[in-house]
Amino acid sequence: MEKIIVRGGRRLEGSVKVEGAKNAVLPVIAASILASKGTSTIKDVPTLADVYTINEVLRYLNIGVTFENGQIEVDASGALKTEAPFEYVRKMRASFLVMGPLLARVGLARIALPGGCAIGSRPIDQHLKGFEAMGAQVKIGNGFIEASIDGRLQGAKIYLDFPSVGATENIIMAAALAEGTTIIENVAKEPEIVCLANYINSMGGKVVGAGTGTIRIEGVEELVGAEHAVVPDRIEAGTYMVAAAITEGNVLVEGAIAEHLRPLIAKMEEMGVSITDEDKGLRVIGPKELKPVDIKTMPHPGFPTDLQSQMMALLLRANGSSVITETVFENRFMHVEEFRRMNGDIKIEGRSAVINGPVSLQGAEVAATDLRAGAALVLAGLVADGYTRVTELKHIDRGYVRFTEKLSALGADIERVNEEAPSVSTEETSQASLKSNLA
Ligand SMILES: CC(=O)N[C@H]1[C@@H](OP(=O)(O)OP(=O)(O)OC[C@H]2O[C@@H](n3ccc(=O)[nH]c3=O)[C@H](O)[C@@H]2O)O[C@H](CO)[C@@H](O)[C@@H]1O
Ligand SMILES: C=C(OP(=O)(O)O)C(=O)O
Repeated sequence: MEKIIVRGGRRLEGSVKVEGAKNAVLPVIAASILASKGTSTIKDVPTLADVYTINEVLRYLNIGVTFENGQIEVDASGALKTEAPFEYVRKMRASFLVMGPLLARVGLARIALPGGCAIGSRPIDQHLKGFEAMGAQVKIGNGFIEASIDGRLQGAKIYLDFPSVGATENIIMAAALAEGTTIIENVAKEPEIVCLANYINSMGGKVVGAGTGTIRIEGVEELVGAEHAVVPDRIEAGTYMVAAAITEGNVLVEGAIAEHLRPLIAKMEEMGVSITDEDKGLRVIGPKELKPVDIKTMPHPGFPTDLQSQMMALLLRANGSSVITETVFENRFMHVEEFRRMNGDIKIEGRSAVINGPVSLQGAEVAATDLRAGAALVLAGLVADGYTRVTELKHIDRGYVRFTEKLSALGADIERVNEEAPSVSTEETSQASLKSNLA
């Protein structure tokens, strides 16, 4: 079984480079389906399992895709297939993002129902409401969702019940080739939405208002492949910022954009972490003592749910009690049980977790329950006494490029191994004393 083994106690120093954002590149690749002419070149693409999965979905749809040296070339000019089977959608929910572009281009899309996952039930009703408002007929049966329309989708006024990231993206893509104007209200304002809108506009689309609460799309008859660079990954950046802070380190997170990370910066500064905006990125210096803070996850520009578990690791080291309230997903506290194995003192009360710090974290065998939880367990391992072994790495591979290599280059004692035998002896665990190593 593959594991990440991390021995706590090293202060992280140096610089680490942020990749292109997973959550931006997936909708951008899906949007490349919209171009019936020319090829698209997508740059700064991270080498992630999810990127390979969406590329496979496109190839299944009869689209030419090559991926080399961080660059994807897409040729979607041929006749497209219209179905994305369960084997792809099961691996990655974002496969559902091909529905909007397929429906807009071909008038038909049949995608396997995404279903629930570890962090919550994740319905897609808001995506479907948007397609229906544009005139599509939506049918659900035999594990598939089929959306169809005779002729072109029609521009419409759509109000989202919740600013869903995926629904905003799917509806923008569908509206890009619709007849007339679509106005979507109460949309997601994430930087990844802006990235998608910029790409569609460079293909000849007319999307305005991305990054605000209302987006207006004038549908065009045709889009043409274009070149586009993906925005840096604010969640990966945030993960390394927490790594620096938790180890009392001094790390330059190259490529991190302060504007995209305001909610994290604000909370980390409240905790006593020093963060400076330098030419190349954000420098993070961890203090000797961290103050407790309360956090509530919210749609952007609120605190991102994708950084909630990493901050929980940091709050375990804070001097006092903190409360994290998760409002975006109903079941995103799976990592709490794993932190408890590491001596974490956390109580769950409904949608809130009360974190009582500071605790002396102890190395243990733990399992990643989702990709961010996996990263958070590694972060906790960086300051735990002894060896932490993190399993279920398939989750981490969905969101982090060369995670162990990057942390190791910053000075972490970390490796990825294929280990069969059960391990972690008490002797081994006591080898590393956090205090002596950080002294
Ligand atoms: C590939 C990608 O970009 N993934 C991100 C995206 O996921 P995703 O796009 O799936 O997240 P959404 O913003 O859609 O979901 C947020 C909440 O809205 C609910 N909802 C969503 C759609 C819908 O039709 N009905 C509905 O009720 C979901 O169940 C969830 O509780 O945004 C999330 C919230 O920032 C992030 O955690 C994910 O990392
Ligand atoms: C939940 C996440 O991704 P996805 O929506 O792809 O599951 C994430 O990136 O933390």
